[in-house]
Amino acid sequence: MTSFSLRQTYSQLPDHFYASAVLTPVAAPRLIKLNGPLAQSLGLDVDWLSGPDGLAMLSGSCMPQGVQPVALAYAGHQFGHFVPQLGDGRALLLGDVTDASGQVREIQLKGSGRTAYSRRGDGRAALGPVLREYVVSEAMAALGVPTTRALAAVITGEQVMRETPLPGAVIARVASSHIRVGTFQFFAARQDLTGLRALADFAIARHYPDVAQAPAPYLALLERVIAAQADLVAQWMLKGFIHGVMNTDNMAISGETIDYGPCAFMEQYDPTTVFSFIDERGRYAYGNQPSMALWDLTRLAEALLPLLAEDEEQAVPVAQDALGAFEGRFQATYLAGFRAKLGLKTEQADDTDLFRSLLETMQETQADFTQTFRALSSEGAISGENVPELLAAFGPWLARWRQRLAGEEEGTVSARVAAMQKVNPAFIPRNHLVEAMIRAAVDEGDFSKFEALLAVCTRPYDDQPGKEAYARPAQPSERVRHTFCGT
Ligand SMILES: Nc1ncnc2c1ncn2[C@@H]1O[C@H](COP(=O)(O)OP(=O)(O)OP(=O)(O)O)[C@@H](O)[C@H]1O
Ligand SMILES: [Mg+2]
Repeated sequence: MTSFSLRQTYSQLPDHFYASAVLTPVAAPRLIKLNGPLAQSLGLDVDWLSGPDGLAMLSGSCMPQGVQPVALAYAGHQFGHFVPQLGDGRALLLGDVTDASGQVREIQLKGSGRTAYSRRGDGRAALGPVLREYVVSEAMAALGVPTTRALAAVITGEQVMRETPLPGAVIARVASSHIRVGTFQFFAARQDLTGLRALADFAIARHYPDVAQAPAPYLALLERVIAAQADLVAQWMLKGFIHGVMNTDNMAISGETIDYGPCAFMEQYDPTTVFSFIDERGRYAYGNQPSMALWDLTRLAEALLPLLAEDEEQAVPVAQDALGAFEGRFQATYLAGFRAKLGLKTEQADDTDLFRSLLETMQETQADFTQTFRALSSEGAISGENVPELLAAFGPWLARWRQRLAGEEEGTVSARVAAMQKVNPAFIPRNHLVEAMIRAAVDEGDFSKFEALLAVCTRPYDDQPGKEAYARPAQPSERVRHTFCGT
């Protein structure tokens, strides 16, 4: 038998940072999917992982020697309200490895049973949300957006009770760490300065090692997280992604997207779009994401205050200064990304107006966000000959855009098409397809839709002849929010 072991770097932190796991074996675990290429890039033994011992580990039932899982303590603001004690109530950090590129990557199970932080929860996850997290996080990775990755999905053979009984499942995911804004809030709320400093040192060493040498490393840490999150949210906005639950316990210090709960991609362009019934008031709507990210980062800055200066009076303006950089950083990344989406290589004073005018036209005509940009990335749209029908309503705007393109240095239409198609996906995991995939798996035990959707969405920038149905927006009757979700 091949042996399997992982480091457990996080447990070198003091005891109160985590709780050791008590395992709860499941009845009849079955592997739904193992991400072979990801496993290989982590140096993991694919054969062992897909065998009985691997399955026992991936379902949280039994750990091989050398794997000592822990649940992490954290706190967090949920929908604006502070909860001082959250933590991994249904997640277990198995350990970490160094991947082929030299980056430390942690492996965590979600849905593997109760922990010291479960509160009233059952520690479990339903199959639907596990499949959603698998497909959407892998699609995000393929789109080039920083994210946790999906390593494996396992069905437990047990039911979990939600609104109705649902099949239970566990996802194994990979992240460069699972430290959240809420992890810092946990120690700040307890005025545990030693813990706070140890966590900050750990986060610096793991994610931003170069700032250890900065004159003010903790300020530099805050600045780097602010920049990473500004860039991340700009990427979400450029791809039409709605996270759905941007609480401080769902914002990773690494700048990776984490917690694919009520997430979805926007179809018709409308900044007020939300998908989740838990967010009726639209706090985390598409268009609110930049300001909600800044809100969460402000909570991080508050938590870090004791590390920024001798006393709070001195620390507050320092933190405010750092937070002040968010807007400029977000705008710079967003506008650069928007230029790339429109095939523009140069900057011009009225670019922002050009972009706003496109978005307004999209909103007025209820255009599909992804399809519009993909259509703009075609020969016909760029040259003005054989313009895709989808762009019929964009006449005056198209003329303005083409004039702007003409003013740029020479470049062939085909080079522009190629460059634009590398940033404007043809395929994103549309919510109606995700919902249909979940229904097939849950109602009929049919995972073929899961496999098919995953295959298409992990090649988002390629034209895939025969897969046109996956690029089609929902019909009005198919426009569902998260109807079939559990958690
Ligand atoms: N079924 C459950 N049993 C126990 N705790 C739960 C359960 N569902 C959620 N929680 C806990 O409630 C808090 C908020 O949950 P949230 O939905 O943001 O996170 P999550 O989806 O469980 O996981 P993550 O953020 O790690 O992706 C977390 O502390 C989480 O561990
Ligand atoms: Mg969460």
